[in-house]
Amino acid sequence: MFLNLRCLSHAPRTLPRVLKASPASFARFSQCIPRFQDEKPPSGTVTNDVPEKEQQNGSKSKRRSGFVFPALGFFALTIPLGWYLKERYAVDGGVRLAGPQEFAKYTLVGKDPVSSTCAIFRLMPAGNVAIDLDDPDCERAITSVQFKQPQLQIARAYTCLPQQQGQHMDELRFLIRREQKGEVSNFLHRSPAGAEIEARGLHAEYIIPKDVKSIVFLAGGTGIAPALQVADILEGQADMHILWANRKREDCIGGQSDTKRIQSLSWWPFSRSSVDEKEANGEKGALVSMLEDLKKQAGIPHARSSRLLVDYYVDDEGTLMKPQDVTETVRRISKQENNTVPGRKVLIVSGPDGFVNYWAGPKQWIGGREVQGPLKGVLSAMDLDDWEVVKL
Ligand SMILES: Cc1cc2nc3c(=O)[nH]c(=O)nc-3n(C[C@H](O)[C@H](O)[C@H](O)COP(=O)(O)OP(=O)(O)OC[C@H]3O[C@@H](n4cnc5c(N)ncnc54)[C@H](O)[C@@H]3O)c2cc1C
Repeated sequence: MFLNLRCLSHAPRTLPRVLKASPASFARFSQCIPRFQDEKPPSGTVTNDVPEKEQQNGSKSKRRSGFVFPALGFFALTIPLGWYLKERYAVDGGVRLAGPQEFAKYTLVGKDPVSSTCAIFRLMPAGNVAIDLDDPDCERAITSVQFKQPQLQIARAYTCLPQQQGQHMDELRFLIRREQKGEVSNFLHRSPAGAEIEARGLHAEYIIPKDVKSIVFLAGGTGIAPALQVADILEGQADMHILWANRKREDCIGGQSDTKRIQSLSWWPFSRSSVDEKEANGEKGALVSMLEDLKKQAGIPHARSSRLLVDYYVDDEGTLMKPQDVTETVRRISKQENNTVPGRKVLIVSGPDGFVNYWAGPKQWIGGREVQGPLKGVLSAMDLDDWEVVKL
């Protein structure tokens, strides 16, 4: 996506234009040198009109000029050339790719509100150093980027949203919730458009196995971001079913479940809000629209069906995601799939710590690294057969 250092191969194509002019310029300046030398009287010669002392002084000043003019010529040539090269590589994508541990400067180009606590952040490289989005190690990976809070010098990870149509190839997008008293999330939400933010990455959180045939994704709140990435990578090459839980409808306006007939309480007239109005008008939230697009992308041509299904759960509507929902989803996929087709079945749990802990138990820190830890929580009591569980 970004031009890497190989893009300096532009140089031979562009440099000759500048250097073509150089021999002529050099010739012009080199012509100056013999002329001054020719005019220089032989040492000790006395002319008729000028006394010898003056002659010597004149000779000295001419020698000085003979040095000054080529030097001026040299600077006249190299300064524009340097400026040209600097402009050339800064403007035309001469981007140096930062290593995953090096912070690169980004400009916050936009913040699109999703709900009262969440927004989609859009960032573009601020200079000519950028994150390597084409890192081959991240090709099938759920990736994140860390943002720095400069006053406290702390960094937090945020999952990249998949590229959408019309999005600039260098632009990064993230779904970020403002946490109460959260240092980095509040710093980001307070930052105005145009602010400079330091970011480093990409970091691979999980690599989707090449031989995966089914994925069930339990997403809580912003945990939907990695689910969007997985759906984008799979493009319908495996069955995927996302169960997405939110506290409030404002985070998933217009989201209609594919397999559940969920009874919500939003018909209650006194609870009608601007969100209900939007629902009634058929409006769709940004993330719901992204999921719809991904469903189309995962559709089987001519079959009018998609290999990506989504069910929505909203706490405020009394539609909590229950263990039974997970059991039914896993059983349905196991029943419909062709058992002769080899492949792995993966159940991914992603969201705030409380969500992951409830379903799969906490991750563990061993030797300074965060690892999966044993399967605990609600999923540990279920009969998951040959499903692998992954905590994000
Ligand atoms: C791989 C990965 C990917 C992630 N992706 C996303 C993503 O896409 N979107 C997203 O929004 N988040 C994501 N997160 C979570 C994110 O990294 C941060 O953890 C989150 O934004 C909170 O960070 P913070 O600095 O704002 O909060 P912190 O300062 O770390 O505080 C965390 C919580 O502690 C509590 N707290 C802090 N200080 C106090 C206090 N003084 N009194 C009481 N309570 C307090 C608050 O409730 C706060 O919510 C991801 C995390 C990981 C590990």
